Amino acid sequence: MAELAFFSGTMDCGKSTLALQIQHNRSARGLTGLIFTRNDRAGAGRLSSRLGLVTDAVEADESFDFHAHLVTYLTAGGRVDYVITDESQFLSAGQVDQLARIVDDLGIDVFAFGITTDFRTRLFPGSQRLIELADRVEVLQVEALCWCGARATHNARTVDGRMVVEGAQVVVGDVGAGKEVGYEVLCRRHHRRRLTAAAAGAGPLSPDVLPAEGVPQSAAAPGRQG
Ligand SMILES: Nc1ncnc2c1ncn2[C@@H]1O[C@H](COP(=O)(O)OP(=O)(O)O)[C@@H](O)[C@H]1O
Ligand SMILES: Cc1cn([C@H]2C[C@H](O)[C@@H](COP(=O)(O)O)O2)c(=O)[nH]c1=O
Repeated sequence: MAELAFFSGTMDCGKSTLALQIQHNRSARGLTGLIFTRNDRAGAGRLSSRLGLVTDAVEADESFDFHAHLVTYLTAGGRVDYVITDESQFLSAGQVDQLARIVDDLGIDVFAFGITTDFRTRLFPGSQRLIELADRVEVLQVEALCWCGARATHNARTVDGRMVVEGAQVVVGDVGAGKEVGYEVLCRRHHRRRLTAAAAGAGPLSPDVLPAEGVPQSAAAPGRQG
């Protein structure tokens, strides 16, 4: 039976990479998929991963109707075995309803990828509706890490290097970007305290010098407790 699956997590946890892997494995077996995205960092009509892979995709803007697009495509004789949507957090609730109709009425698998919450820890509209409707919600296995070493569960936005909790919900950007607006993944504790790596003065997780003899470990690796 066809299903609506939502692969969710923080930024930089490998969602787009997994989307491209699913696409690769299925197309290698002769299956045909349609790929959609919105506001990918690589530009309109692109689905890109930080591992360097990129593929063409249909840019699904606010007015895009997924179900109507599929019906038109199939009616014209096209074949579709599965659908992939990346950056699904940006979709409207109505567009996610259209994805559910593709599964239920057309019998086509839909694999949706997106971040769960925004920089204020609030659900994005598309993610909220996907959690409400998906047959399966999967958290990715490769965990992104906070600077303290804990699993990163939240996305922080920085403006000129400082973490902010106010602003527009949608600002396309990247982690580790030395730009005006950037993002950093944090554990909840450090998100609540607005403690980014820079604010905490954190160095690498694994110190590359051995602690001096007689210096306790806690003193040799400061800044890990936050
Ligand atoms: N140079 C690298 N070598 C190995 N893995 C990398 C490298 N750069 C990024 N990655 C992996 O890619 C992941 C980000 O993948 P991506 O699909 O772009 O994430 P998402 O779509 O969730 O934002 C990182 O968490 C890391 O596991
Ligand atoms: C937290 C947060 C993120 N965004 C943007 C930033 C990126 O362009 C995408 C996420 O892409 P990724 O492939 O998952 O890294 O979302 C945003 O607009 N608002 C936010 O609050």
